[in-house]
Amino acid sequence: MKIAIIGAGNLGLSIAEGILHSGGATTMHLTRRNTASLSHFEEYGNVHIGSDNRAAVAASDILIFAVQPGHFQQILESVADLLHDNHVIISTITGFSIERIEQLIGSDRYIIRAMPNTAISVGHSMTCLCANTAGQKRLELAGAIFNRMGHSMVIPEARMQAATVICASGIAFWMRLIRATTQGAIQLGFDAEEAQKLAMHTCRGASELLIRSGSHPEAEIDRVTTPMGCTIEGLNEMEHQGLSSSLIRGIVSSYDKISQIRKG
Ligand SMILES: NC(=O)C1=CN([C@@H]2O[C@H](COP(=O)(O)OP(=O)(O)OC[C@H]3O[C@@H](n4cnc5c(N)ncnc54)[C@H](O)[C@@H]3O)[C@@H](O)[C@H]2O)C=CC1
Ligand SMILES: O=C(O)[C@@H]1CCC=N1
Repeated sequence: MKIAIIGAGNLGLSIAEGILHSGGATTMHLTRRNTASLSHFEEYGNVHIGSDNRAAVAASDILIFAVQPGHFQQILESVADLLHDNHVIISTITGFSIERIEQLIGSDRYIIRAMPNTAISVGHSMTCLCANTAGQKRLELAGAIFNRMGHSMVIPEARMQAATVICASGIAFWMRLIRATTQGAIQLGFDAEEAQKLAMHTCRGASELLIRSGSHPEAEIDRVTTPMGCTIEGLNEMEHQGLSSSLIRGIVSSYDKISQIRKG
């Protein structure tokens, strides 16, 4: 596969790292405005770095756009004449609808919207996908690409904003929970490095338990909470302080903000 990543910033570079580690491309073109910080990618023989989007598009079959929403239209317009029937156009741009993309490059193109997260760099992204009518034929291919770097789920486009909050912003939310747990562990006597290790591996364990067993979180909680024990004491205090409620309210605020950005 010949892949171009147009906009090698936070997300674009995470995708590039994920593709490299999963061995998923024969050649990769990475573009951004200032390429100085990308020089370490040059050690991979099949990675080309530059600022020329047109050259990257012309040399690739799969085009992944990861630029800021305000730049996307101009960039798409600048490469539109190079697009051919086999190009698969994958946009990670928040709030930029398939309808708008079709208006810029035509509805006969394979257009896919993808919402990955930065854990794609280590092969553990949860990526949501949707496509235009033509792009339905390439959803399987897109799923195969993203499944090499985690998990993917095809959803209706109307859910893409919600997916952005849960999966993309979700990385920040989980990081803050891990950080808070780390601070608690330090207060209980662990040094900072030990505390973070305890927090992040326990987080991974909780997640793996659900993934592998398919069980409900409350069933796993029941297995840990000894009657009159320390777990239920801590859990109930967290709920008195609004743990679940604050998470749900934060998620809804984040969603409201995306809706405002889109309207703006
Ligand atoms: N950061 C994240 O976790 C996620 C971001 N997204 C979406 O992905 C997009 C990119 O987000 P970030 O990576 O955070 O932004 P970023 O600002 O880190 O990266 C954007 C990159 O595009 C480059 N760029 C700007 N103009 C360009 C041009 N004309 N040609 C080529 N490259 C150009 C910039 O130099 C920059 O490196 C946004 O639309 C965002 O909504 C989606 C999911 C997760
Ligand atoms: O914070 C944001 O608006 C973007 C979208 C998802 C991750 N970063």
